[in-house]
This record gives sequence, structure tokens and C-alpha cells, in this order.
Amino acid sequence: MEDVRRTIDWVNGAVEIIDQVALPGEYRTLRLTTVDELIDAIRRLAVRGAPALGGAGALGTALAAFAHDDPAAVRGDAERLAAARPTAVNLSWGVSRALARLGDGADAVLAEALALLDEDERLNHEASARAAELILEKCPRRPLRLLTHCNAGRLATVGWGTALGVVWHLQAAGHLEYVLADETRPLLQGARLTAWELAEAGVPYQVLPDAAAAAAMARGMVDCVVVGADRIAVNGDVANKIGTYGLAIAAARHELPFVVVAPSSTVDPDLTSGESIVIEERAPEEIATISGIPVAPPGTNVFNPAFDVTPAELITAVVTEKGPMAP
Ligand SMILES: CSC[C@@H](O)[C@@H](O)C(=O)COP(=O)(O)O
Repeated sequence: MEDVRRTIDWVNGAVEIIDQVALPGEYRTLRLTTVDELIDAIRRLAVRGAPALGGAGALGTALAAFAHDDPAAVRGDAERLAAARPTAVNLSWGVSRALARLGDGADAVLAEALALLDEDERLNHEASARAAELILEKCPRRPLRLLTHCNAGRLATVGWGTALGVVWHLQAAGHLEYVLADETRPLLQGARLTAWELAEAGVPYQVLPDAAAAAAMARGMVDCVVVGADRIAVNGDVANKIGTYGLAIAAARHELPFVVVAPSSTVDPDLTSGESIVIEERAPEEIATISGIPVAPPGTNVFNPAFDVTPAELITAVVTEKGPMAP
């Protein structure tokens, strides 16, 4: 059994993360002592997934608070941290929440960040329990066959997971047959991370190319699709890993429930619809090369959005720790 430590934590004055770039080949942790090191880790996806980024934002703000006496310098670091990736609302939410305690000193900032970490595990456990209940109601077949996209497990959160949290609950209740895990091009969070978590937990699974998901549905291999989220608008539109929108269209075509699970920190209360969500565009090399080897002609133009937006009408339910969200 691998170490069951949190994905991100505060250890002896620094931020420690499970290095998700090294998985599944190697399980190792990274110790980050400055805001710049943390920003670099966020951009490289060494720490990733919306709820885990909330923890990173809060702990990074604590790093800044201990590093500077001048509040303006702390705020400057906090701003850079919040902008490290644009789509997951949890990152800026985590930063703002910890920064709000700056007037009480660095220890108070850290205490807030640590409270946020505890809360994240608890709320994901709750949200995924509620989503599991809903899925059991919507899907008559037993045991259930779920399809998921990207990684919304413990690695994407401080602990436990959201969409994979549902898997852990259903498995414990004896209601799970298997999980189909989309490989999730281009950075393979499904093949590398979701498969690693499922294997570690002893859950039967198959990894499939993203392009095979609709075919799996057509063959009757799927009872329900369950995914996480990076930002949820108040009307129920959801930004999540690129490919989620296509999956929702395919699920609708096959009349399969499509369930989104997230802590309420992923709901952006200022966002009326998904239209204005800023979608991160990533480097062309992520598409034009595989493991550093070119797979497209030199100079090929690339469209590489990291996320897409699924309209609320294609989603059966967005479930947070409070239960299904009313748009
Ligand atoms: C519980 S994680 C939910 C989302 O953050 C997850 O599905 C996702 O899209 C992650 O994208 P990533 O680019 O790996 O950070």
C-alpha cells in the first residue's frame, strides 16, 4: 500500500506535494519553500485538480505571509499565485480566503489554510456520498459501471476525491462493477493518475482512449458518467477537463445520467453562466509531441484548450456537499 498522506500539506514550514508529474512511474513528494516554486509546480501540473489548487492557493499565501514583513509584498505574491492557472476558481478562492487573515499575522493565515485543507477532505467525502446516493436512485442496474474523465480523485483534491469519491463509496457498499477511465489527452491524467488510484484501491478498471467513450456507451458498457469540475456557474454550466463537453453530448444521446461532483468552493458565485469562463490554453508541444518525440510536422499550428464548458442542460445533476445544486 502506498503512503496515504495528503496530496498537499504544510510540513515543517514548507508546502509538500505528491509530485503528480512523476506518477505512475515514481511516487515521490516535493518540498516547496517559496511562492515561485509553488507557482512553477502548479504550471507544470505537479499539483493539479481544482480542490487541490484551492489548498495550494491558501498554503502559498501562508508561505508569502511568512516570507515578507510588508503586507504589500504578500499581496503581490498572492496575486501572482492566484493567476498561475486561470480556470479552476478554487485557486483564487484559496488565496483570498487565507489572505483575509493577513491583518492577524502569518500564523493566522496558516491556520486558515490548514482549516481549508481539513474542510476540503470532509466536504469531498460528503459531496461524493450525496452523488453516490443520487446515482443509485437514477441507475437501476447493480452492480454499477461508471465512466469518468481526467482525474477527480484524491490526487486532484487535498484528500478523498470527488468523482472518484463516488467510486470509493459505491465500492464500499458493494455496488460497483468497474470503472472506465478515459485516458484524457493530452496529459493523460486518466491513464496516469486515475488508473493509479483505482489500482491502489483494488477497483476493477479499464483505461480507454477518449475517442472510445461514445462507443463504450453505444455497446451498453456504461450506466452513468461521473466527473469533477473546475468552475461551476450559478446557472449550472460546468467547466472541466477538455473532452467533458463531448462526453456529456454522448451521454445525452444514450440517455445516460451525467453527474458532476464538486465541493461548493468550485461554484463561482459571481458567474451567471459558463460563457465568460476563462479557458486556459496550454503549450503546443503538449499536442505536437509525445514524450518529447514530435508527432506532427515542425511548425504545426495547435489548438490546445485545457478545459471546456458543458451547458447545464446536458447535466443530470451538479452535486456538492449540500446536495444537488439548484441552478
Ligand atoms: C476534483 S478535480 C476536478 C477537475 O479539476 C478535474 O476534472 C480537472 O479537470 C483537472 O484538470 P488539470 O488540468 O489536471 O488540473
